[in-house]
Amino acid sequence: MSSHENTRFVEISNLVKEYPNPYGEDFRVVEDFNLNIRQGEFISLIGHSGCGKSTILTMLAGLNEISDGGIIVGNKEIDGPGPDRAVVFQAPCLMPWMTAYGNVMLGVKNIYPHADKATQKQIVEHALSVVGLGDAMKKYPREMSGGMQQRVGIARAIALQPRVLLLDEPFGRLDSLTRMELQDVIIDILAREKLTAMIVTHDVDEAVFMADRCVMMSNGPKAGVGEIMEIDFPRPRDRKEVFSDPAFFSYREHLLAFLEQRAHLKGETRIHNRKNLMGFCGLGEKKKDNQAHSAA
Ligand SMILES: Nc1ncnc2c1ncn2[C@@H]1O[C@H](COP(=O)(O)OP(=O)(O)OP(=O)(O)O)[C@@H](O)[C@H]1O
Repeated sequence: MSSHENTRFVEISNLVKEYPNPYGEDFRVVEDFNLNIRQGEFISLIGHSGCGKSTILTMLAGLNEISDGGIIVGNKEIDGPGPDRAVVFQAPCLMPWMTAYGNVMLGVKNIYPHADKATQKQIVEHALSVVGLGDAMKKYPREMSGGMQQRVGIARAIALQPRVLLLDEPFGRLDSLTRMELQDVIIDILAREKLTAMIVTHDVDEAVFMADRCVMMSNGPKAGVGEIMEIDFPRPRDRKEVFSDPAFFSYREHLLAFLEQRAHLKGETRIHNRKNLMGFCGLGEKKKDNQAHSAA
């Protein structure tokens, strides 16, 4: 692969999305959204509610029609969904009458119908083991917690052996402990499989901890890339080390300031509850203050 392909594995160019409004007119939600993603890079996409984050992700998945502009993945312009891209949504939407194994196998049979049965079985078992469900393959969704069900959703996505993993608020419904566990699962998978990934999140801690670059979207309508922040922590990332690094708090503060400034532009005087944007690590403002004191 050439270095050009490597640095621009995903090329999103002048992307536009228009949805029809109730009067039948086109309403331009996203305009001139431009982003190049390196192979193996992890992007977090953050911005105010309704700015168009899921719209970008679903267009990249090929599940949402592109109004104008284009997206190239691995040198090929996308024109719909494909096995090179897999998505994990907030709700895994499992088939209730199928076991974890059956749910993952469903996707594998669909994408690799010509693979022999032994290979399909191996792919499914490997994907379920990677997400920590090696001993729960025969469980039905009703026998699994929300976190376990989302693990099945992640296994279903990686079993397709995609090159790009797209995550649309995948941990939004989970408690903070499960959220942390699954963040680590995803980070391990991406490192092992060398996948390129994008996560849509409202959680600034998650956006900083997981990503190599955080893309902040401007407010809609006609939302685009507002700002891009490089997150310079080494990989593999150690949770304790990252959260005790003063740089973590600078990144987080930068993101919060961007969101607060945009809230102001939206006509809101302030973000109603800053803590709603700070996620799972439970550090909140207090820890930041401690950090500031110890640095002083
Ligand atoms: N199918 C649709 N038809 C019409 N309008 C839509 C459709 N899907 C999304 N929209 C509108 O497009 C805008 C962007 O929606 P989108 O879900 O992409 O935003 P978001 O940033 O992901 O929001 P949130 O953070 O709340 O999930 C919103 O105003 C939404 O109401």
